[in-house]
Amino acid sequence: MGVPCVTQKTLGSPESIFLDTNSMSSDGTTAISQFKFSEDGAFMAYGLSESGSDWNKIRIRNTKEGIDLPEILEKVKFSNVSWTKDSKGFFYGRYTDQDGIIDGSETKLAENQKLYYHLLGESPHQDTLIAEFPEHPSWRFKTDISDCGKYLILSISHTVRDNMLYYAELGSEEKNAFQLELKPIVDKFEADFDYITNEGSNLYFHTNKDAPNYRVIVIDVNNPAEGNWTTPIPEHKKDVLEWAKCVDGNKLVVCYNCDVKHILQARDLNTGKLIRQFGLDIGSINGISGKKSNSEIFYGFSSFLSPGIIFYYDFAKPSEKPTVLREISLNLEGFRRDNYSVEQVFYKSTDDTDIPMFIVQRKRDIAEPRPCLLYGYGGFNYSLMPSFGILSLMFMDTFDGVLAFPNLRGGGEYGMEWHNGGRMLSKQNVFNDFQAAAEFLTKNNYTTKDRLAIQGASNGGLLVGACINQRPDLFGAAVAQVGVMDMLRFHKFTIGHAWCSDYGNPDERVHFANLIKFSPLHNVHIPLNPDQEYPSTLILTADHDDRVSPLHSYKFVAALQEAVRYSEYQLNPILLRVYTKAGHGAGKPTKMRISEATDIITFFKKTLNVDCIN
Ligand SMILES: O=C(NCC(=O)N1CCC[C@H]1C(=O)O)OCc1ccccc1
Repeated sequence: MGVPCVTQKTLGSPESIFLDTNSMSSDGTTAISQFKFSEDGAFMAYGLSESGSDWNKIRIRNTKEGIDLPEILEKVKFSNVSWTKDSKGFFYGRYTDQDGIIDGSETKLAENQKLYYHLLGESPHQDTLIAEFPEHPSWRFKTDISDCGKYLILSISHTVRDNMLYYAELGSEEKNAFQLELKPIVDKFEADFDYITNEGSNLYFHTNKDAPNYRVIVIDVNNPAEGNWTTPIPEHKKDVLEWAKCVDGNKLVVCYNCDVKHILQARDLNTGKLIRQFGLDIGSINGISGKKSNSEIFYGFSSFLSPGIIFYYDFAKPSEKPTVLREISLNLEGFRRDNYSVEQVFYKSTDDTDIPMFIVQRKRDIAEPRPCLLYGYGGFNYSLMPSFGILSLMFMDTFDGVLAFPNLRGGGEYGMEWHNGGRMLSKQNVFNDFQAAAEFLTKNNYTTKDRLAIQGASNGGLLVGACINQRPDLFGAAVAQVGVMDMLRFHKFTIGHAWCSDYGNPDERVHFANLIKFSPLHNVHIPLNPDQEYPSTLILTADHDDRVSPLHSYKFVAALQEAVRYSEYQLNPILLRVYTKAGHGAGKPTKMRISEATDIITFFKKTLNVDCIN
């Protein structure tokens, strides 16, 4: 089931259910995909996703009455909600023209997103059209309302990186607030710009423009020329500035990624000067809550052996330390955190690049090869940070197993240089890094080939698919979840065209020639000797996955099974499982997550060389 939203009158008072999606579907497949409270807290706009689809239906809850307003905003996707400061309504994006099936089982591209303003209580058909770009059907929007309430900041993107920035001054009460004139701040797709806050006409952004490790800049909308920008927090030469959030009037809480560990600091908004460090263990910050108008912050921490802690800190009480507000306790029978070790190693990839990798396992007196789960992603500037996973714990607990998390190029662990090192024409580096990790683990006696399983999801599913084609001799088992397997056609389905920033556009000769070299679907082989036998392979997908359409997995498994059917050397099984009323992963109910983890662990039990200890 899904986790209900609860409310408390004060931090210490008892909780009561505020919104429980479990009551919205009998099987828990309706989930909250996003939510945003109005400035006065009287309303909460929230998105509902069904069967794991990216499609949202937006509803508005009256927080005092605990009931929803009558309107339901449909055909919403890849859109946030930005309330105007008068709490009368919000901006959001909608695919008005989308027709046919709209439940996540379709493969059709979503095109022509339009920006609307919704006035509470009105019918969605009355919503004011704010912006549309029919000449650019793949453009989509993210909006912010400035902290002062005066500006609408419109971020436009068409791939998963780089965005343009426009702004408009919001009309005052008496005028029709929505005869908006959008003016450019940045009118080229050349970098990422995320709004942080503003001081009058000076807008603060987190950006990688001329800063591969990111920095904080200030753009004066009255003079937005680049030569006039200032940089209160310059780029760090090694650590990556992941994000910045303005709190307590004149402070920025900033999060750095330092060798795949998060560092949390408070800095001065104007000078960038360090005010405070927030001590953290090896792990990652998975969320922060705070406002410029408030001195309190809440931040979430997670790590391999810590499912989740929420810390509370009040800048109005600087002498006090952050306190634990909530901790998910791992009350697993016999589980003790200090029975396990977390080590970070650096191994050489095929081109001698040093790749970091976390290795987690139960402390043991003698080092002997154990079942090992090697998990990777390697793309889209996404950093694989230390975080908690129930399947990982099950693997260690059931098989006395070892977990390995290499930070492959293509991710964001070392900023844009690391991302660029694993995308477009350099994408093969990601697969090389992953295969080198497997060789490191066997060479250093952590495991053996017949005990080694690889796992990846989505772009990580591509990783697994490419690696079992290229080096089937390295692995005992492979699990690819919701993978991108057809690299010549990925851009034709749902949101796939947005991934051209990592993969290249298959319609362009140079990228077609690169993609066909590692596209899983197009590089299946007939095993002609024992070394070419595919490892035991489990392909998982879901019927409402509209991020990565299940057709990728269907085609890949069909090609694999056809290729191996006449080979005397293919004794390992190659399986496909399609989950129903499920999607790419977000919003999956706990019951389904447990069921999928059980499928995977059972698959490993049957296919790996394991001597089960439980
Ligand atoms: O496609 C992605 N993100 C990338 C993504 O989900 N990928 C990229 C490859 C497959 C899949 C994955 O790895 O999860 O997000 C949707 C989106 C929203 C707004 C603007 C552009 C795109």
